[in-house]
Amino acid sequence: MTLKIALTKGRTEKQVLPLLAQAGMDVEPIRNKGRRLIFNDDPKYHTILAKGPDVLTYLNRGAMDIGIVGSDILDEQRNPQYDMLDLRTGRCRFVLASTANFDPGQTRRKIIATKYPNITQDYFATIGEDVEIIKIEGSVELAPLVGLADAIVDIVETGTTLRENHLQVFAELRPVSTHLVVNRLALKQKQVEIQTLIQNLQKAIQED
Ligand SMILES: Nc1ncnc2c1ncn2[C@@H]1O[C@H](COP(=O)(O)OP(=O)(O)OP(=O)(O)O)[C@@H](O)[C@H]1O
Ligand SMILES: O=P(O)(O)OC[C@H]1O[C@H](OP(=O)(O)OP(=O)(O)O)[C@H](O)[C@@H]1O
Repeated sequence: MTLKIALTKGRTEKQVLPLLAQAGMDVEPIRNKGRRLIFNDDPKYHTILAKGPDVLTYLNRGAMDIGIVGSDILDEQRNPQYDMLDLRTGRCRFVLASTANFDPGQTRRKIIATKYPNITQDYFATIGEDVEIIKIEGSVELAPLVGLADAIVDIVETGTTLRENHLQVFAELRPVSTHLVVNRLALKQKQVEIQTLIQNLQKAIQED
C-alpha cells in the first residue's frame, strides 16, 4: 500500500531529505521540485510539501498517513496523533528572552510576545505566573526592542538572532526537534509499511 507523507517544506524538508533518501525513498523529484508541491512518482511513497501547522491538519483529517514536522508545532497544537520517531534533526530550543534590563521578578503582569501562545501559556502555568500573551507571526525578537512586550518566547538555534538584536536568554523552556507522526487509522491499516519506514529511518539516524 502507498504511504502518503506530508513533509514540512523549507528548513525541515532540507534537513530530512537525506534521511528519507537513506531510508530508501527516491527524493530526487523533491530535490528538483521547482514549484511542485505533490510527488506521486514513487508507487511506495506519495509526498506533499506543506507548512508545518498544515501538515497536522492534513494528518488530523486523514488526507495523509504520515507527517514530518517540528515538535514546536506538535506541542503548540497539542498533537492528537501518534508521535512515532524523533528524527533528531532541526534541533533547537525554546527560551524566554529579552533585553538586558528585563526584570523577571517584576511585579507588574508581564506581556510576552510569541508565535507559540500555548507553549508560552504552559510554561508560565508551570511556574505559577499569569501573563498577557501577544501572538506574533514572525521576527518576534522585535517585540521587546520596540516596547510591544516585556519579553519573548521563541526558538533559538545558534543564538545569532538574539545576539544581533541585543537580547539575552532568561530561561530555557524545552527542546525542539523534527518528529515523525502517524495518523491513528493509518497505523492500523498500513502497519507493515509504516513500521518498515520507521525501522529504515532509525537505521539512517544511527548511521548519521
Ligand atoms: N532557527 C532554527 N533552527 C533550527 N530549526 C528551526 C529553527 N527555526 C525553526 N526551526 C524548526 O524548523 C521548522 C520550520 O521552520 P521554518 O523556519 O522553515 O518555517 P516557519 O517557521 O514556518 O518559517 P517561514 O514562515 O519562514 O516559512 C520549525 O517548526 C522548527 O521545528
Ligand atoms: O538562534 P538562531 O540560529 O539565530 O535561530 C533562531 C531564529 O530562527 C527562527 O526564525 P526564522 O528564521 O524561522 O524566521 P521567523 O522569525 O520568520 O520565524 C526563530 O524564530 C529565531 O528567530
